[in-house]
Amino acid sequence: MGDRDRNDQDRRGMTGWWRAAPLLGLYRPALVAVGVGLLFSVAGAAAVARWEDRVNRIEFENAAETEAIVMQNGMGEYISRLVALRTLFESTNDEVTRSEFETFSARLFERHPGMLRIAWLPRVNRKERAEYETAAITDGVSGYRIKSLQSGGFATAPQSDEYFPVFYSTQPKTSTVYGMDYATVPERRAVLERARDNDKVAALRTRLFEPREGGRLPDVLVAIPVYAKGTSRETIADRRRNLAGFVVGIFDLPLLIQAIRVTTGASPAVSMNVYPPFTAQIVSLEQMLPDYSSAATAPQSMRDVARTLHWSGSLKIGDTDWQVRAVPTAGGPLETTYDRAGAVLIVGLLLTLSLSTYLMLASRNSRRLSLANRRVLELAQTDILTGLPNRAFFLTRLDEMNRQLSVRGLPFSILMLDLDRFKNVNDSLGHGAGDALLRQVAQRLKSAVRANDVLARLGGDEFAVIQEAGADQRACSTELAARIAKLLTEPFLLPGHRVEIGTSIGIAIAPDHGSDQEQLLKKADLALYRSKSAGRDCFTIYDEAMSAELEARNTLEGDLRDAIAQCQLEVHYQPFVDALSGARRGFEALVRWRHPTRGLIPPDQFIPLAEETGLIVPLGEFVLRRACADAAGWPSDLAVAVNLSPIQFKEAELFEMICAALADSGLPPQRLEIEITESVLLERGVENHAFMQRLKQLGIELALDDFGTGYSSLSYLTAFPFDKIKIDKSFIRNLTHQPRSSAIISAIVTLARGLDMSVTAEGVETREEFERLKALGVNFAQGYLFGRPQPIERILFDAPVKPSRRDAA
Ligand SMILES: Nc1nc2c(ncn2[C@@H]2O[C@@H]3COP(=O)(O)O[C@H]4[C@@H](O)[C@H](n5cnc6c(=O)[nH]c(N)nc65)O[C@@H]4COP(=O)(O)O[C@H]3[C@H]2O)c(=O)[nH]1
Repeated sequence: MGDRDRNDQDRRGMTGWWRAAPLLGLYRPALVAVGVGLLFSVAGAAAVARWEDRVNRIEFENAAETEAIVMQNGMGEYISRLVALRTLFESTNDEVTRSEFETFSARLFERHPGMLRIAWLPRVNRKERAEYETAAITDGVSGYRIKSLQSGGFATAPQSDEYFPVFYSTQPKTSTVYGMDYATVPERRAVLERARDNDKVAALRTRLFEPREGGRLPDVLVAIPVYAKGTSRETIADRRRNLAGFVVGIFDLPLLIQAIRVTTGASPAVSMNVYPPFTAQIVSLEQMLPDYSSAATAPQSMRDVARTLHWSGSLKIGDTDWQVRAVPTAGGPLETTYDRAGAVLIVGLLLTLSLSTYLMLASRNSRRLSLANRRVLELAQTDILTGLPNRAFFLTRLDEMNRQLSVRGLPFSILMLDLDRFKNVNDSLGHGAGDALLRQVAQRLKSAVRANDVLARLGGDEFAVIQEAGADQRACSTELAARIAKLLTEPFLLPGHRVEIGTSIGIAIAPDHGSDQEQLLKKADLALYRSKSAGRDCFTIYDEAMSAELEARNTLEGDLRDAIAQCQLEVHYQPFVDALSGARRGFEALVRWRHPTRGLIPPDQFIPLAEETGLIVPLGEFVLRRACADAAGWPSDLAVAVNLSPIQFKEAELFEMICAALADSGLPPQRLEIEITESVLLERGVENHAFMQRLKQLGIELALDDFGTGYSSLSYLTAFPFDKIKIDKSFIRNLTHQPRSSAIISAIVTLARGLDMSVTAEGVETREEFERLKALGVNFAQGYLFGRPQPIERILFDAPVKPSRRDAA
């Protein structure tokens, strides 16, 4: 499909294609905005969530670490109390008495609620056993004896090399714990030995043999070795040899940690969980439940903790490490809630929603606007009457064709059409009929052109066609022009009327005749002008001679202007005679142009130009004034006939000008005849009728000139107040050969008589013609037989008119 085709289709389809356009396309910007907005919102929210995670994790880990340090410090505080007791034992020269122990220990309990019991386990050898038992009883511990723990109960300890019995204790003296030998419980013995050999605080997760009321597991047993004052503890052997006993403390671990946290104002945002130290007995993390948990809702098993965000550390108690796991407290400030990420997501979604709504509305508005624009464009490029493209569209397409020509070298033609006789239809049948005719013309033209040709109405009765490239552009365009001309000569049926018109066509071919809009239009117009002046109903292809003609015409126009200004115009007079008597009755004034180089130019060669250019107005005034002035000097029985152009009739000042010419010359109005052609009557009928009545009232005679050449509608004769009919010379020419001409003239004469008008025969050249005309009853005769138009100086007013063959020759 050619560009032109497409364009034409575009133009024709301007009201339809968009309806089929999918909404998806219309709302694409909004959908893109939704997509991009969602993407950015989610990505932004995810980024913020990650950032929140990171920040929370850092804050949480800092808090957890701080908590762990605080716990460790608290635990150190507890241990340091026991170490102080050891110092007491190692520093005194004498034995620490029970009451001293009790006093010192009581102080240790102050502000240390996690401390359950403290005991002193002296190293007792076999020989000292009885001595110790007696001393304890003496101190008030009734029935004190060194006991061993066997199958869940106490029994008197069997003989052994050494014992580590509970000798002093913070328990009431009635407690069964007194005398219990720790060395008889394997795990406790192991703790004691570790403490002894390493000279370190050793610890053990343990269970009390005498649980306190409501007591909870687990408890922690801490053993601190006490060596004899002043003895060496360098080597394990030294330590074993010099061991004096153990200071033992039992802690309630949960209570202890809780107390530390309360006194230090621990952060509730972190849940601390303390798990027992790893031992060989622990097989799975699942089974590992916390010894201490700061929040009831915290995950219990280590596996649960490991699965979530947590911090890992340890709590050192003596030589054992309890596992510390911290998690953010559920619902606490350190639990990642993704508030900011949520806010970012919501704001992003809201912005996306707003933006997409805005874009949707904007798209809809712009669609409406574009539809309105298209409609405006469509209207701006369409001729409302015929529905064809108008001048604007035609010119645009012409430009495009010229561009294509320069790019692709495709030739094309433009055909300018001007309807012949359309004006008559418009004037005689009214504008409604004219419009209907134009519509029918448009339909016929459409049927004559191809789909890819551009057919436009340029205005009035002017149409134009751009014909796309053919094999032989010249042949194609003449073939189209002939087709169009034939189509338009066929009669048109209008309501109540059958109308026959035709068309004149001018053709210009690109690139032969030019390749720009102005040139091509000008040349097609010139060719059209030629068609019109060649008698219409034909077509002409531009040739260079036309431009030369135009040039000459332009020159002529300039010259004519000068001629009017420089009085190069002359008025010649041709007599007309009374047919019966042969007496001269007057003269017709006929203008001539005495050109300085071209000589005398007849009116046929410049009157049409003067009419086109409006120069006819001053020219006509000149002729009228001169004719009146000349005629005023003639014998009083001679009239002067002056031609008035239809263009002059449109002049508002015409009546005043005629009056002024008469007044200035002194010529009586009765001696002035005004000759007008039928074309004057075709338009402005009412105004012209009134104008003619005014002239008649002055006494001026009115003659209908060139009768028979135009429409010769007899209705004009009755409708307008003519005094005279002048039969055109073309009828006279045929008079002697064609009986039909005689019949027509006879009919005109009869009609004129009936309407009380006289008849003048123009162009009488021979005596035969004259005789025939006389016989037919014409009143006046004019023609070379009676004299050619001549300057006034050459007219002999005294001499009688002698018809002569020489004149006519
Ligand atoms: N072959 C032939 N021709 C004859 C004969 N007798 C007269 N003629 C010519 O016929 C024309 C008659 O004038 P028209 O029909 O008014 O036709 C006039 C008239 O329509 C127009 N015209 C002349 N002068 C004026 C003027 O001053 N104003 C206007 N508006 N038109 C004028 O120019 C037309 C031509 O004028 P002219 O060339 O002077 O031509 C004159 C005249 O010379 C004859 O026996 N044989």
